[in-house]
Amino acid sequence: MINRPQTPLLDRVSLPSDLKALTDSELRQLADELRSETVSAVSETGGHLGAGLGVVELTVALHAVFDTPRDKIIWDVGHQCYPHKILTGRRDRIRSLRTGGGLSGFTKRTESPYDPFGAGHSSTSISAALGFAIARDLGGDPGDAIAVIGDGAMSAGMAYEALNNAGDLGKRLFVILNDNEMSIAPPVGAMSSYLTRLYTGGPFQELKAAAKGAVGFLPEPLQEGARRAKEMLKGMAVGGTLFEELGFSYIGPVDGHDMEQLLPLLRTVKSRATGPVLIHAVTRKGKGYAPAETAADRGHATGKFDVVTGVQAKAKSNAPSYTSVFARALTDQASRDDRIVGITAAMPDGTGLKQFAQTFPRRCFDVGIAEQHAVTFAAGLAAGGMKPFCAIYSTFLQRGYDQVVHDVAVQGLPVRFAIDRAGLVGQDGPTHAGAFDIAYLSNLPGFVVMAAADEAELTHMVATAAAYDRGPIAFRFPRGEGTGVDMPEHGEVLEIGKGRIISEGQGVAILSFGTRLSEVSKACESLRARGIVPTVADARFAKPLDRDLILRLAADHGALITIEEGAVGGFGSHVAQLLAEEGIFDHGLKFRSMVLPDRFVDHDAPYAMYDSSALNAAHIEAKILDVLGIGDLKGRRADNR
Ligand SMILES: Cc1ncc(C[n+]2csc(CCOP(=O)(O)OP(=O)(O)O)c2C)c(N)n1
Ligand SMILES: CC(=O)[C@@H](O)[C@H](O)COP(=O)(O)O
Ligand SMILES: [Mg+2]
Repeated sequence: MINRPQTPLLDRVSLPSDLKALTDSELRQLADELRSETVSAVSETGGHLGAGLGVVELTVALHAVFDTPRDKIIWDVGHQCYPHKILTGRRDRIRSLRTGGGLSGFTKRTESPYDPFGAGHSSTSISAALGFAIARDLGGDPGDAIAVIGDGAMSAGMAYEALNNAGDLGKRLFVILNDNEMSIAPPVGAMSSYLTRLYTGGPFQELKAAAKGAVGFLPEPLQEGARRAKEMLKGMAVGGTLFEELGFSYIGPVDGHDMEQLLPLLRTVKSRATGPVLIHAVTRKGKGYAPAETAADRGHATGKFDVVTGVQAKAKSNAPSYTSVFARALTDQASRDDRIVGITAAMPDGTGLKQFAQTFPRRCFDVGIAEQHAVTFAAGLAAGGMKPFCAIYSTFLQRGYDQVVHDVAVQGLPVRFAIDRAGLVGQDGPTHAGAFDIAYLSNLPGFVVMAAADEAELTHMVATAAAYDRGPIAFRFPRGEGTGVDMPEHGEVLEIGKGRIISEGQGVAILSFGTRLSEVSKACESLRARGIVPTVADARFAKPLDRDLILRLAADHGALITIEEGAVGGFGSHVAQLLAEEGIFDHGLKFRSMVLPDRFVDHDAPYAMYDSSALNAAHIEAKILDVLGIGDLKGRRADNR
């Protein structure tokens, strides 16, 4: 029997409107219950824990004061929204978070009217909130717009583009800066130091005290306290902060866990504000749950865990993760080449660069959540004679695409892109899928694009990228663990644009790009019993294509199938283009391309996501039989579109 927390007040709340009947001290108690419920739910599902725990009081206070969903709360990144989901009619499904068919781990418009804007990537909230505010003023949806953005997310250029625009337009808009002095890793950059100075410097300490005092004076009901509320706003909005200079009324810093500060402050700004207001709330990531609060990452993301001990259930691993293989290979290359440097955009753990930095601290740069800058910074480093490895998740590199084109590709600069989380990533779902990089890089003149079929291949690709100096080069690899192949001690430099034959067969050839190769092998193993022996090849390169290999496979087989963990427009499309241009289709070659479906694949276990995308062994088997004219196998459709 699972031990669930006692939540008498929370049990009375179905929707945020129920909060209106609660007194301030009941709201305080509700926050405590909401925190326990969040811990309990995440202990069963795993997920992003620390960020949600840090905004429990803010969540209750915002829903108590504002009129959601008419007023719109826009959570930046969305990873802190679990308490919000519990309060907004989704408590009954909260223990399905991030599982197949269950709630998304982020805000999602199709999930609830209380999620006015979807997220997953950071630093979009102020722009979106401004859009809502302007739409309202132009006669669109009524209501206030409130962006809640973290200090980490405030390192991205987009947040400043939005502040700049909002400050200039001067329309009523609320930004809550949730400053917990943490990103995923400890925050970096001058802006982070600046925010810290705002609440550790002398005058602001006094302001903090004043804020507390002012809260004490605020009478109930509010209209009777209008004069004092105005004074409070005036007194707290001390000029000279960057935000003030940009046109915002800056209020803070306030203790983001103190309901006695938050509630009157939000009531006051709600009733008085006419222009853009930024409230600087100081919080603690992981607040109120010791194992999260004391963890190095403040419980940013966790597996399932025991609530009492905080001990996480760890799945047994059979092979090293691709990320760790990349980090080891990069460190190995860097030990022999002091021009190699590593760049991460706020993901030192996720990309393995933390491991690299342990050996080469001066050659590793965490630039914060700033993918655009990371790419152009790498371009500058390359132009200056260094060998930059820009380690970015496929999904986050999307944000730096113009920089990839304009600053790297057009100038032919040898930036090495280590593209982690390629393909479907599991619980984070469509916002984090690495679906498009093959397509968006392979169309760029002069780019070399590789995909590792296993961890040994990844080691070779790191070596190849280190040795290649003629232009940009990218290699992609998935989230999770490798296949357990024997690992070379050092990577070998691969010949650019050359694939490899894995096994010779006849009739049909499968040309795989990336880690679907293991599923291809499983499919071929199963077909062997029926006397069908396809040729299997690993393309290694989507650009430049191995023309000789492709044309030979086409000439020697009646059918050719490509497979990749990417959207249409990538490897298979380039192969089709080559075959068409060479007139191969005129001679009757049957060609099929297995790619991700033309839809965003919902979160689930990665295997299930590939199943729904028709890219697992059974689908490959069915596709081969189909192309050979033998028909479906066990009712399994080759195409799950
Ligand atoms: C564009 C982009 N880059 C990187 C990430 C990965 N990421 C998710 S949350 C996070 C840290 C956010 O820190 P902060 O905004 O301070 O929120 P906190 O978790 O501290 O509440 C990062 C780097 C992302 N979601 N989007
Ligand atoms: C919210 C966010 O963007 C990150 O925390 C992301 O979920 C990390 O993904 P990985 O677990 O694949 O590193
Ligand atoms: Mg933070």
